[in-house]
Amino acid sequence: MPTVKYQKGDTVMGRWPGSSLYYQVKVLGFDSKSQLYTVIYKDGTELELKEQDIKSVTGFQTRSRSRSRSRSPARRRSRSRSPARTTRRSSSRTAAAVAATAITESTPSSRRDTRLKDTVEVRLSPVVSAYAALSLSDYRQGKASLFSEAKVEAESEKNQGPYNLRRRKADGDAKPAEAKPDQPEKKAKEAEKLNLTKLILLIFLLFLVLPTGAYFWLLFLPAWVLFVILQGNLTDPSLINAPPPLPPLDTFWDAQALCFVILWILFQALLYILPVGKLSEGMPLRSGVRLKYRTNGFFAIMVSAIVVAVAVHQGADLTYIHSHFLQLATATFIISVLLSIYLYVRSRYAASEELALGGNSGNVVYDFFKGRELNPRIKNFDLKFFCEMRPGLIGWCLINFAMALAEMKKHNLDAPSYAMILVNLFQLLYVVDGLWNEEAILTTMDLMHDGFGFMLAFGDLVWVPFTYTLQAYYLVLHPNALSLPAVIAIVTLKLIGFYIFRKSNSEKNAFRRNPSNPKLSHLKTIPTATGKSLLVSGWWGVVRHPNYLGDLIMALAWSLPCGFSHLLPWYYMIYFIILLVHRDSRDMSECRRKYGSAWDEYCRTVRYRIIPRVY
Ligand SMILES: NC(=O)C1=CN([C@@H]2O[C@H](COP(=O)(O)OP(=O)(O)OC[C@H]3O[C@@H](n4cnc5c(N)ncnc54)[C@H](OP(=O)(O)O)[C@@H]3O)[C@@H](O)[C@H]2O)C=CC1
Ligand SMILES: CC(C)CCC[C@@H](C)[C@H]1CC=C2C3=C(CC[C@@]21C)[C@@]1(C)CC[C@H](O)C(C)(C)[C@@H]1CC3
Repeated sequence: MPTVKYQKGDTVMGRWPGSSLYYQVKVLGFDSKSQLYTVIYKDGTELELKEQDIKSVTGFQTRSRSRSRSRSPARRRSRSRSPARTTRRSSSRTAAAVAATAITESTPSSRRDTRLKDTVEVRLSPVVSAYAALSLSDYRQGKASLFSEAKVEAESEKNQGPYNLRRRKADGDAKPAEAKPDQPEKKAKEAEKLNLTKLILLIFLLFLVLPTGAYFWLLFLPAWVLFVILQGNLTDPSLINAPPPLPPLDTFWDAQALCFVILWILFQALLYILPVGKLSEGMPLRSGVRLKYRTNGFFAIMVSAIVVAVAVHQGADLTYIHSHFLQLATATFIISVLLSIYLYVRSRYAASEELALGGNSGNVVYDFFKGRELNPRIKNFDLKFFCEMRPGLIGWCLINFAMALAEMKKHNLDAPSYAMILVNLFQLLYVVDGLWNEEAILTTMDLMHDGFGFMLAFGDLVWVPFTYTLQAYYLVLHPNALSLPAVIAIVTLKLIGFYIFRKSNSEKNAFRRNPSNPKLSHLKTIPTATGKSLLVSGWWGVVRHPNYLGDLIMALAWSLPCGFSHLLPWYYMIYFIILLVHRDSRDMSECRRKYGSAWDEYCRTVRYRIIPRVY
């Protein structure tokens, strides 16, 4: 019988995931099946740790004492209180103070985790000395508990400029965020509102999160794609009526459509592997490794556009895409299923540190759906990155263009309608922007945290090209005339959305890549125990997901050109609200788990999630 080394209630040192920092934690239990200990950190964060990530407290005592006597916490404190500090320095130093509450596994810097350097040391010059400045006994006496010191300092420094949580004037509130005492009734009302939202979310999440929900989604998602495609071909489509009768089975299949899809994917794969464009580094993995990605998406869409233009010039009839939409979708669906099976099988042989957190429930269907492996690669060919950024995304523009040609053919037009032009240009801008800033995708949730399984494979290859194109598909059979003022209003809305979306995504990406970036030095930040900081001003101080806000405004501008006669072209807007609300709540709990009380502080400072003063 294997013995359990640490018992419930034991106080031990637990490694913070992905770093070599150790914090004092209490053991809450041990799961013999997963061989993981559940531990709780001083700030209340619960995590599951492997035995090798846990050390006894005594082992640390001797090591840290020898390093700690050189400087007292008081000295460190006085040194750091220089009035000349800038915000960046201040937040860095505060982060250093937080980091100082942790103890590195090994003293010599040569043995220190290189990833830690990326996240803490490189940008926080005082960290190394701060490590040495704090003794374990100080730490254990609570003089510098995991988060409290950062908090005390934040509190004392409020209104002094550095690490100042005072809201900006532009936010319309000059009082410090935490200085506003909430009224009890207001609190009760808020709690009630929160409970209702939580209940609705819970019902929705039950389907998505429970292993049994995966069965539902596996059947529902392809059925939904089929449903909307069939609806789009009706004169009076409806999202709420009973589905139209299924066409005979053989109408789904077209060998030529399958060949076209395979050719398209191979063509995109070829462009992806060409040694053109930048090799970008992904975020550090749990092992500390940073994968490299060929970010030549803009090059890929340019070459694709030239090839398509030449093909059309040579007489290729792209309206085939409109007339064989169902068959092309079926062919792509088959490929996504085969790919998902391959991904699941190979994940069975993957090492545990290569697996995503969350896709390893042991339930085959659930794991197949969610995806197990974080970054499945064939040599340097990253399957998740490729599928997310290339065939489906560029295919989306190709299909939209084909729909514009189909509209002209169907209605004998010399040029596409205004509505069709707007939809095409708006979505083209969205895709081209995504590919131009391809590196930014490396700091998104899908790339950093999610496993690659059916959900994303199907999402990338089928869902994106065959449902995100519904507005253009709809307009072929359902033209909608637009007045010039309407065009101007819609274009303005799109540009506002795009500006918010791009600015906020770039701000976060630039900050994550280089927290000391001088261009961002005016932004206020909150340090967290992981060494990473959170932005609390700029776009990320307006709402907690400003990028979702911009994206939703753009989605509105995509549907408006189609008018209000039917719900079908509004499908994307409805779906997107659900998707982003769900992603936001998933991200909130993930960040709460990662950042503990620092995250709570962020949420107190930035109170709304996506829409200021509404949600
Ligand atoms: N068209 C479509 O179908 C879809 C589009 N999107 C778009 O893709 C983009 C990426 O979205 P998504 O990956 O969901 O989410 P985000 O790009 O918002 O990434 C969330 C992560 O950002 C980091 N973060 C959160 N708050 C802060 C902060 N205050 N300061 C610094 N870092 C912070 C956290 O990661 P950490 O701290 O670990 O770095 C968090 O996990 C968005 O613009 C979204 O609108 C998304 C889904 C679908
Ligand atoms: C099938 C499910 C119900 C949902 C699957 C979700 C996926 C389709 C989306 C998850 C995140 C995505 C992103 C983009 C496309 C849709 C998916 C894959 C994105 C590549 C679109 C272009 C943007 O500029 C972006 C910011 C790069 C997007 C990143 C997230």
